[in-house]
Amino acid sequence: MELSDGLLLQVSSGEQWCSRWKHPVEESDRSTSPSVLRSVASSWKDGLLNRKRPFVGRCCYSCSPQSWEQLFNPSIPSLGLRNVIYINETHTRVETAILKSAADVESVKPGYEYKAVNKVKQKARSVLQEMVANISPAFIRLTGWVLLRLFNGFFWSIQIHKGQLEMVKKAATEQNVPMIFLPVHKSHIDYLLITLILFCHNIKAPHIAAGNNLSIPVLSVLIRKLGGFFIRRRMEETEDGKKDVLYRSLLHSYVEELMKQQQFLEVYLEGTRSRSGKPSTARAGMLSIVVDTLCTGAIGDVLVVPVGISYDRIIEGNYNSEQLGKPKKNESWWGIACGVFRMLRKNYGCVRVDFNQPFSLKEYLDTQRNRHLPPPLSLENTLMPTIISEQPELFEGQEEEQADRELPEEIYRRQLINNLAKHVLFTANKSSSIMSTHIVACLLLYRHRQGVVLSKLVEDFFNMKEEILSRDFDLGFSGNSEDVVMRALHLLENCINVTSSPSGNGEFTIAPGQTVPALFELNFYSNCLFHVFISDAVIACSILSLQRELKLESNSHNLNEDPYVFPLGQERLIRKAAGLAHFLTNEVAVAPPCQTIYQVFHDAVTRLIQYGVLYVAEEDQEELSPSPAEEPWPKKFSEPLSWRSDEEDEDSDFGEEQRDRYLKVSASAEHQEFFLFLQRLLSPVLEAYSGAAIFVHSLSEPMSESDFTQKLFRYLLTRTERGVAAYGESATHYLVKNTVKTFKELGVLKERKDNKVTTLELSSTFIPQANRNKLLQYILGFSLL
Ligand SMILES: CCCCCCCCCCCCCCCCCC(=O)SCCNC(=O)CCNC(=O)[C@H](O)C(C)(C)COP(=O)(O)OP(=O)(O)OC[C@H]1O[C@@H](n2cnc3c(N)ncnc32)[C@H](O)[C@@H]1OP(=O)(O)O
Ligand SMILES: O=P(O)(O)OC[C@H](O)CO
Repeated sequence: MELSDGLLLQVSSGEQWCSRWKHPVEESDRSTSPSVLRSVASSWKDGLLNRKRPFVGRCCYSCSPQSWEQLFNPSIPSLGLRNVIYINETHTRVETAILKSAADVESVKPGYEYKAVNKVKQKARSVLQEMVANISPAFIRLTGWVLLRLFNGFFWSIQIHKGQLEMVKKAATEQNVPMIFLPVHKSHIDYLLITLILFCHNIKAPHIAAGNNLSIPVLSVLIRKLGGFFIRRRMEETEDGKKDVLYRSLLHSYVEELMKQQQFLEVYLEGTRSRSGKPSTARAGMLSIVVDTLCTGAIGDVLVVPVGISYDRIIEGNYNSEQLGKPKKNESWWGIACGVFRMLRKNYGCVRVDFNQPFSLKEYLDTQRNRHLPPPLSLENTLMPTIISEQPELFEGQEEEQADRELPEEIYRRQLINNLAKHVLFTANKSSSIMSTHIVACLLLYRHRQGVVLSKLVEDFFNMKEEILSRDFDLGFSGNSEDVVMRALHLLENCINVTSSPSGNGEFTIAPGQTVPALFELNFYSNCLFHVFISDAVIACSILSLQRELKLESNSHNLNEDPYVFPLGQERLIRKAAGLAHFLTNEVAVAPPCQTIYQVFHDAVTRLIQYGVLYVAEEDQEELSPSPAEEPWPKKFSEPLSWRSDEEDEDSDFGEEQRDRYLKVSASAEHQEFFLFLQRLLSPVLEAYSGAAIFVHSLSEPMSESDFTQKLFRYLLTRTERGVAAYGESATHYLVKNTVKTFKELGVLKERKDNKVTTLELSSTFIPQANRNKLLQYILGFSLL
């Protein structure tokens, strides 16, 4: 069986690292206690044998029920994994259709009836020349041959699920429609892998929208032959800053033409590699072209395939230089050469690529038409009344009006496409497997920040892996947890500290490195599983905030009083969590646009009750009515990251009885530990945002956005460097940028654009210091700090 073959290979290739860690030459007399590890490991085996792996990547039943039925059959999940590295070259076959299509692509004629001027035509030709792909299957095959050999050298395995590929292949061969692959973007290796995997499975190579930063001499020719076509990463590139109508229409025509010829497309919605480990916000311009092409009837349908990609370790290693505020280096041959050299010197562990079930875009759009699409709500309108509670009525009437009103056509279209992009990215991220390095980094940062002995780390690794599987996320590794942890530690070796245990029992103690780059790097890998626990983490932090509020409301002056004694109204708790989820909108999506936020947090509370972390306290219900400040629940939370849908209101699952229940936090040490872990997961983010809330106090006069961002970054980094920050990773540059974005959307900062320079100043609401304090208190309320 291929899976077991793959496992054998991984375990054997990892063994050298395990033995190095277990028996380092210089410390052979202080080896770990194998008896401890053996006893832990043997108890896992039962779990491993019993646990069925989830099959990830089904499309959304709610948005595309017909697609959900199609292409899938019950035998698909059992097809198991395959290591791409070991695919025999004879499995590939030249797609003759690609040659023909590529030749046709060359002759695309742009439609510029309205600008029938020779000069413009000439310009159009040169733009097109710079843009278009020129696929050469022979060259792809040659590159594939080279890549397989290279990848064999620096990856332990490249895993794909055969069932997922089966569905994609069936769609590619049986349904005569174009397909669009929409992957998450983690590394420059992403697009190499996807073309390689598709080509190896006899699925035609996609045309890939490549940022024109990659258009460097010679490389651009190669990229075109491999399927890349170049797009501007920002549409506006005319000198006067106006819309470049010619460029837009050329791009539109080119993409439309590709789809008419039933070519496959690949678009990286984030438009950049993730610098945080979490998906970046989706940009919908390319997707809007696809949707328009379908809506104008130029094509009958498009199949959409979200793709998840996970690396044990990205080839780029880390983005520390950029996270430390240095500008990104432009792409160059020198950079590529250094990258290849780096690759050849190191092993990068395992990679997993998850192709989701293709779904019909037409079906998706039809389903949305039958749903009420609420207007886009600004963070300012949603959250300001909660933060500055004195003025709730300022926004409420406005909101009610807006939610019911029919959207103007253009706003409706934008909202529809934005939701599609968010949905796809959410799905692609959800299907991305969790790797061993992600778990180890997360455990070290948020469970054992002071260090942990190896046997305990292995035990916790096992528990977390089981927890992840039980939440229907898949893992990108298999085998004995002890070996897997050893390999992960090896891959993370430059950001961890290993010392022999002070207790002198021969065990090693592993701790996260305390340098700024080490913390940043671990944070990147840990963030790759942020989404697995996010709803529980938001609930855990909201409980903290609510407990503090209740304590104030009860006028308790006993500071030593256990904050967990107060029963919490479930409704009020979920409202709090909804607020925090909105506040963190630039950090993480807790739900796809088709799901209600109420459902997500209700599920999280139910899960925590099942775990015993929360329990239902029946008593005192009458006395603890929700705080008047939060009543009535305004319609503003209803959608899109919505509170509760109409259907749910009618659904008996969410009856009054459940809504009004009161909860308490378990006092058991084990539960408290898990609870603390959840709160710590969000701590770096909350520390960055509270740091920014403190920093805005110093904004006495307008400042350019870049200066403000830079100063805020320096402020947070100094806190980290001086050891003032509880979580040094709170100073990562991506968090700084997100806080500025959030504060603008929240209406804390007002922006003005003068001559292409964006200036920031405090909004009138936040000029009074009291309101800035309220913002800070709001954030700190959720925080452990
Ligand atoms: C065996 C084989 C082995 C061999 C294998 C080898 C294979 C190797 C292949 C080689 C490939 C090499 C390189 C590939 C690299 C891929 C990764 C990248 O480059 S990633 C980087 C490249 N990829 C990407 O960046 C893709 C993602 N980015 C995008 O799609 C961006 O939108 C953009 C880049 C197109 C423009 O960005 P921007 O200037 O910020 O503008 P906006 O977005 O704000 O809007 C622009 C306009 O779009 C419209 N519109 C927008 N939203 C909506 C909406 N919701 N509703 C409706 N319409 C919407 C609207 O018209 C709007 O204009 P306006 O009316 O507002 O004036
Ligand atoms: O992550 P970036 O911003 O360097 O962009 C990566 C893309 O693959 C190139 O356009």
